[in-house]
Amino acid sequence: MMTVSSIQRVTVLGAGSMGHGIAEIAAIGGYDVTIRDIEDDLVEEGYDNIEWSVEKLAEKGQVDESADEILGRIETMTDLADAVSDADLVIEAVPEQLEIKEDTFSSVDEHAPDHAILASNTSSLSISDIASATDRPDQVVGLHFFNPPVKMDLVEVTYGEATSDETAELAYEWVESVDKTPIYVRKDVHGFVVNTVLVPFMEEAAWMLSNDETTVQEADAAMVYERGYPMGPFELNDFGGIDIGYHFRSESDQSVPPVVEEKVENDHLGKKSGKGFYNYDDGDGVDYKPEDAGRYDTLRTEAVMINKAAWLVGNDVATPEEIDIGLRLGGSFPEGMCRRGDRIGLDVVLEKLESLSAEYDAERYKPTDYLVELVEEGWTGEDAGKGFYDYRVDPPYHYINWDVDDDGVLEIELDRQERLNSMSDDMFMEIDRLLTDIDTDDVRCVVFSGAGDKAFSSGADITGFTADDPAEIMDVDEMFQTVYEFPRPTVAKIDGFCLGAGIELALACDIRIATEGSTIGTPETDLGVIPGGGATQRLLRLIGEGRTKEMVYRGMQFDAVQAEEWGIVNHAVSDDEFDDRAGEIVDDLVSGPPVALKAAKQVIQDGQDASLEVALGMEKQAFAVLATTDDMLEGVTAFRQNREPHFEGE
Ligand SMILES: C/C=C/C(=O)SCCNC(=O)CCNC(=O)[C@H](O)C(C)(C)COP(=O)(O)OP(=O)(O)OC[C@H]1O[C@@H](n2cnc3c(N)ncnc32)[C@H](O)[C@@H]1OP(=O)(O)O
Repeated sequence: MMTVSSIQRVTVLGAGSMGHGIAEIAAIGGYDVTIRDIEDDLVEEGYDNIEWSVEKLAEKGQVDESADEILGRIETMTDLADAVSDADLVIEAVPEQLEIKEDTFSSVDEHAPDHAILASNTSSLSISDIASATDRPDQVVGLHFFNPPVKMDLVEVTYGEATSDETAELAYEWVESVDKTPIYVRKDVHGFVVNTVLVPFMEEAAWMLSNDETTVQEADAAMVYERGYPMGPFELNDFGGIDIGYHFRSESDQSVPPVVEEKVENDHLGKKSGKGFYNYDDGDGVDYKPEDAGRYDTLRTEAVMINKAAWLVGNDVATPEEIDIGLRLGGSFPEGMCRRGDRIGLDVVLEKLESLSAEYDAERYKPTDYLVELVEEGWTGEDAGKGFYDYRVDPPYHYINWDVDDDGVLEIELDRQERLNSMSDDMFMEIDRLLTDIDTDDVRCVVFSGAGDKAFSSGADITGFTADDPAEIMDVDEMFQTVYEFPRPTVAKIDGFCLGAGIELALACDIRIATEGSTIGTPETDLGVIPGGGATQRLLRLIGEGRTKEMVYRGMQFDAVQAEEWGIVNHAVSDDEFDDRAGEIVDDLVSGPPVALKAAKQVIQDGQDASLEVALGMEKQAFAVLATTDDMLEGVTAFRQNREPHFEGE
């Protein structure tokens, strides 16, 4: 049986923007790569693009090897038979036309080794159709990368009708091995997971525009400023190309909104053609403003998207987790539609769909069986305890990963990589919930870090600012206080951007260690606000009034070396030393006397806001209590016996 470690050579067919991006990822991931296109100049252009990109990544220290080492693993070819002759994995990224793909797969099947897995990067064609051009349909799978592959983290691993579990699992593991996030698409549905839900985001707005129920600016402003999406539906359509969505619809015989049809007929395809829903060449381009929001029916679009998500779950195409990860990573959505549905209330969503169905005779408003079933059973979302997700026992954590090891180290990783681990309301709540619910007896030390290699956290999620109620934005303070008061030592392990709420979380921790190149700062004044998670006060106590004022007023950002000089971080260390130095700190904390450390934390924190006399009294009292503990006895005995103490926290 083939395992991921038996994959040595990856051949990528097609050196266009997807193909060369995939080849680059594979080479960075340590694989020998052949990239093939039909003509020398195409394949050379693809290689040049890889070279440029890999050199940039190497310059920025974002790859572990030198550019030469990575590029040394790539060879270019035009002969298809040669290119696949020793491949273990072939990834096809040729033009999106079924005939071309079928021809390609048929030739690959003939020339590739019998064991080779054949993958297609198609975004809209059927994997089963493509696989049927081969004599090994069980070894054919979809690997749908997003554009640009080097930047986008998501890959959809799609089953064709005949794809074996072994093939899909291998493809999934291979994606993980190149540091991307795979999700399974268990059935070969048109649009897979992400586009099934994402396309209605644009399409519903286009239907409304066709019916004169919105303007372009109203729709875009509402979805961005009220609902927190990174782009408005028309902005996104222009950005991706209006013809793409058009073909997506017409390929599956679905009706296309008249405004989209009209744009395609007039060759107004969006940004790439200079004109689409906005005018780029002769106009201002994207020109919506916050005040344009307010009249667009945002629930109508979201209800259709949530209905699609329910269809995917109900038909066993994907789980709610996979759908939500897909939309966050593939669509840069602030949260997945299953989670959003659970927050809106699935009864509200169903009611909306039913009223739309009554008003318009359109299939897309017909509630899916799964959505109806959930509502009928009373599982209407978070408030009901269950919806797409079950919140009753061990509610899910979507934005943090955590684990307590045998030594009692609670690692909490902020994980919203697609937005540089910026903190959404949910992330704030999850940290708060975890630290409140966890049994502190199981924990000796807490370590916060950020997922990925770019950020600890870039701050609170700015896209939520205009959508949230101001009172809710202020609520973030509770989480910082929970962290600050947690009765065990806390460490912020900072690698990359640590801004706004990111540094506020770190300031709520007891100790901060950062890589030298990390960026530390309080940019809130650039957004017209001030720090809201404690930075004005915690910095004041840490670095004094003058520096705090300068930092806050000027919205300063600087590297960790300066942050160390100013006393904001305890240690700024090189990348190579980072893990070891952090490990040393954590080792000391977990082996320290828990009761004494708890007392020290309390006395230091409470004492700083008391008079010296009162604070010294607190210290004296704590010392006296600690002098009666078993841990003190153990410490003294270990000293006498010249051995390391083993504190039990008694
Ligand atoms: C109470 C607390 C208040 C606060 O914390 S206020 C927030 C304070 N923080 C900030 O103002 C920092 C905002 N972010 C930035 O300035 C930049 O990012 C960086 C300088 C940190 C990095 O720039 P680059 O390397 O060019 O990355 P990128 O393309 O800007 O970011 C990647 C994706 O992450 C999203 N993102 C980054 N930070 C935030 C954030 N704080 N809130 C929401 N989204 C954020 C971006 O938009 C983008 O997303 P896409 O790929 O969809 O374009």
